[in-house]
Amino acid sequence: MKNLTALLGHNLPQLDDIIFNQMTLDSRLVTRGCLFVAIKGHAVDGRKFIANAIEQGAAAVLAECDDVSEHLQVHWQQNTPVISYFALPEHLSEIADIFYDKPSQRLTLVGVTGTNGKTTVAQLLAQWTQILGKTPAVMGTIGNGLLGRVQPAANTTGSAIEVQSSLANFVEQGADFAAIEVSSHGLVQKRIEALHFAAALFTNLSRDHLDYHGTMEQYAKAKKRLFTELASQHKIINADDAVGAQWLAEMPDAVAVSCNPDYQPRQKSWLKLTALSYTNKGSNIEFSSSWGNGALESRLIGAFNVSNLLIVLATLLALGYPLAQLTATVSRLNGVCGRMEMISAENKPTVIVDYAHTPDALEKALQAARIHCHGKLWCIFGCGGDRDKGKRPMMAEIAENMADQVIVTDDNPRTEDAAQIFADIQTGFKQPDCVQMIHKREQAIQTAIQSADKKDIILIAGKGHEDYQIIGVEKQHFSDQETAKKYLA
Ligand SMILES: CC(=O)N[C@H]1[C@@H](OP(=O)(O)OP(=O)(O)OC[C@H]2O[C@@H](n3ccc(=O)[nH]c3=O)[C@H](O)[C@@H]2O)O[C@H](CO)[C@@H](O)[C@@H]1O[C@H](C)C(=O)N[C@@H](C)C(=O)N[C@H](CCC(=O)O)C(=O)O
Ligand SMILES: Nc1ncnc2c1ncn2[C@@H]1O[C@H](COP(=O)(O)OP(=O)(O)OP(=O)(O)O)[C@@H](O)[C@H]1O
Ligand SMILES: N[C@H](CCC[C@H](N)C(=O)O)C(=O)O
Ligand SMILES: [Mg+2]
Repeated sequence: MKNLTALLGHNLPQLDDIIFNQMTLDSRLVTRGCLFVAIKGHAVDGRKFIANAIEQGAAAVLAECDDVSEHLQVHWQQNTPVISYFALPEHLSEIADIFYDKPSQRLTLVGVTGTNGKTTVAQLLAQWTQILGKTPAVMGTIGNGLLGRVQPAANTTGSAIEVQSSLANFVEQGADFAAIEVSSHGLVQKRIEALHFAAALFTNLSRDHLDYHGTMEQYAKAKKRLFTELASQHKIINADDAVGAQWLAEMPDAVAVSCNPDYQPRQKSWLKLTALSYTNKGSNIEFSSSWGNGALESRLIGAFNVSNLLIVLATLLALGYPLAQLTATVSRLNGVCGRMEMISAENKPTVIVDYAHTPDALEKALQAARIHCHGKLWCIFGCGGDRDKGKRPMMAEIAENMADQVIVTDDNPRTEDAAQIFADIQTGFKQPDCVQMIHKREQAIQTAIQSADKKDIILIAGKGHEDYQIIGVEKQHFSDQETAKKYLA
């Protein structure tokens, strides 16, 4: 329970009696005693719903105003105070931080950003700290909650209120560690502005989301905010990434992580790969670092997961976990749901379900699959609707160059015409006649499994853990894993 004076750091004595039990951005979720926060959105103006929120029992409304002169003015609507707030979205994380009693300072919080690898890195951090006796929580694409008990969430990074309320909820459930995915949208929209990070991590930057950011420079700038404008004690950065290398040159205190044995660290803290060999089940890794040297036996597939794992290792070392404990427990880490997840059946091709939905991820996933492939490599992929269109032909080119057989299928068409998405993808193929185009995802998977040889690998890319397909605005049940198992049986 908080009143507005406490929340806004401004004396509003006429409102001292008004206390509330919850905050929400969505009028549809308002219950009695709630503070409704009305902001101008991208799609609709949330201030249109003030009257609805009051009818549903909102105790007060905090409404974004366009003019700084109106800041903190109060007017009454149906006996309910509506307080104007200038630049509200930017300050919402801070307001929610106070409302939820600064949850990010009541656990060890790690934020992970980058185009690819956020979910994987966040899950590995949580798994590893759990093995070492912590009670970790995660927030991201797979959902929010204590590790192993996550609830699905609409966004990778929730709203400023959701992030703070989820963290407070984790603390209440006993969490002492949280690994959260920080999306570029979340950074631009200031959804995580007031958090205190024990560590901020950067995996990599490659083509995605240009529908939203416009240029790669703007996209990089959005990600960089986590390291330059937000509070973090340790910064762990992938030195093999061109943007990461640039940032390291500007951030001498950051920890550099590299998979290049020739890497010459200039940072005080660093970790690099010194030797690597792939096994049937994963890889054997040797590393040196400013904390000492060691070897890791990893059950994760693909070179990119070596990079992910080393970033996780460097983070835990920076946070003070002893190297010997980490190397002794690493082999207990599991792969992440829907990320290079192998599904096999006797005398059948091997299926790998993966979440690659960017050109770089698709390239890395196909490279990884090729290492384990003794026959032909198949690639089934599509592209999401209402998202960056420029990546469509790029993914086609990569699939054509790197796989032996390609089937294009629907991902989440959302409100776009699936035939138009196919047409955009098709412009990237040199020999479109060699590619099968099958809209129905189930049929695409069935065709590949029934046509492939038992020595072949079929990479099903793009939807990973998703158990739905979004067609129009409808979400229908669909799972790549379930479908693959059905046709492998
Ligand atoms: C374009 C965009 O990013 N939109 C995000 C933004 O929405 P918005 O505030 O602009 O919302 P809006 O729909 O215009 O509505 C305005 C306000 O009216 C309110 N409203 C609306 C209807 C109603 O009846 N009553 C009501 O009160 C809404 O709750 C909202 O507060 O803020 C919301 C809360 O944080 C986000 O959920 C929402 O994400 C939308 C759903 C989305 O699709 N975003 C994608 C692009 C995204 O953010 N993706 C990233 C990265 C993915 C990745 O690479 O992993 C992510 O973090 O998920
Ligand atoms: N370090 C990496 N470099 C390149 N590709 C990667 C890396 N890690 C994972 N991938 C690829 O990207 C896919 C998505 O991985 P993951 O879910 O961990 O990333 P993410 O950043 O959370 O993605 P999203 O933005 O959708 O939440 C994986 O399935 C894999 O194909
Ligand atoms: N978080 C990513 C997920 C994309 C997953 C893919 N299946 C798609 O729908 O494009 C996004 O919203 O861009
Ligand atoms: Mg993710």
